[in-house]
Amino acid sequence: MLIRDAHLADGRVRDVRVRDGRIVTVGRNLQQNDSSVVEADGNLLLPGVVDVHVHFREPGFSHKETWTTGSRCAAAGGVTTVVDQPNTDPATTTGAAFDEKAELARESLVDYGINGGVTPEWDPETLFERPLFALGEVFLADSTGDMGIDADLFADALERARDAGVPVTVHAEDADLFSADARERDDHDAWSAFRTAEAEIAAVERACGVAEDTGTTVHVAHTSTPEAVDVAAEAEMTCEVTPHHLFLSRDDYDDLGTFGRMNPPLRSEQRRAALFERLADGTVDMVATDHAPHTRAEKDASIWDAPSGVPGVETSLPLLLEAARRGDLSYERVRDATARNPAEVFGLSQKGRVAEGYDADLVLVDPEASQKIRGADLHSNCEWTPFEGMAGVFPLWTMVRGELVYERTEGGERFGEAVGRNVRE
Ligand SMILES: NC(=O)N[C@@H](CC(=O)O)C(=O)O
Ligand SMILES: [Zn+2]
Ligand SMILES: [Zn+2]
Repeated sequence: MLIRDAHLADGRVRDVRVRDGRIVTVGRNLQQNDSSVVEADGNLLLPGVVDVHVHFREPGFSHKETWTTGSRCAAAGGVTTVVDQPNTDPATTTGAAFDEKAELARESLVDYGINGGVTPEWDPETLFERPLFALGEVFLADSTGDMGIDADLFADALERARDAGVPVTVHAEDADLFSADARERDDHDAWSAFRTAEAEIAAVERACGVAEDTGTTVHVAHTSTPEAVDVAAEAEMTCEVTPHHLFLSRDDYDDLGTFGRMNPPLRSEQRRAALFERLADGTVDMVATDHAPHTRAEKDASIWDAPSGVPGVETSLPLLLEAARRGDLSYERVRDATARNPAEVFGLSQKGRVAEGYDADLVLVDPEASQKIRGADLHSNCEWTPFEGMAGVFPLWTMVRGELVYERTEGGERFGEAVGRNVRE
């Protein structure tokens, strides 16, 4: 296959030849001896997004999402690799639970990793025998699934992961620093007042410290404050930020209500802007979505009863491309934060670049084709988005190892087959 006349993120215009699922040549005016030619027409060709943080909810919560619906969201959003988190039912804390999830993941349209979780009941022996993507997210405080663990178990888990050569990702919040005063309130912003910025910053400091003492590193999931990003960078650990912490703030509770509840919570507009700055200047290693769907009926509760989490895997690249279109972020930063860096940090040597020898995980976009995000147009089982009405630049098509998994057509759109594979196998 020859993809002709593609604009790359660095401004070069190139043809890309794909054979057996791999990029074999990136060059100019390549000879057309290929069985099929895809005209890129000068549109922007990016490496498919590697999203190291999604919750596709199977087994256990298929009314919220399934591997089919979740991976359709991914494909339609330009995401070609996803990493699923362990707070399913059963939680992915044993070899048997991993196997059960691995069977379901075969329905995925996009490539995937499966993380292992840590609880007092976990079985590290059988878990580490499996092709884990990483250990994590290791919950240092309770979130959806109530998998929060204590300091001793965390240190033990870090040592075992280090010895097994498996990366670790952490959900860093310290419940001892949550605000008791905020519990007295019942407005929506109370959630942000309760799970304080200090609770995150202190937990990131502690997690990095334990990692240093253990002679290893951690990757900090969903850092929501600029301070936490700086702590991780200073300690030479890596971190990810989510689209909701980049594009939404406490000012949005008026519109979002309990649908804006997630962990860690939305922060002040000032912190949001500072977090975005750190993405633009490269201090933030990567964007990951923490795609955490819950149904409308579940979210439609009091701020203390609604479940935490928002969907995001389908709208992440579109929101970032819109920011790039407006000049708030370079296309190279979008490329690096969504694909190159996550692939490098997690050792996916075949992923994350439009270059010879890499998997043909590719996404084509018309960078000027900005449109309004509508929950009704998205593909999650949860049927809503916290980004309703905001602008996004959506893919024209998405390819996984040379196979079209998503394509916009004249009348609508078309999905491909469940070609996804475990990236650690
Ligand atoms: N982020 C959230 O608010 N919720 C996540 C769990 C998590 O990532 O903490 C979920 O699984 O619902
Ligand atoms: Zn989390
Ligand atoms: Zn999560």
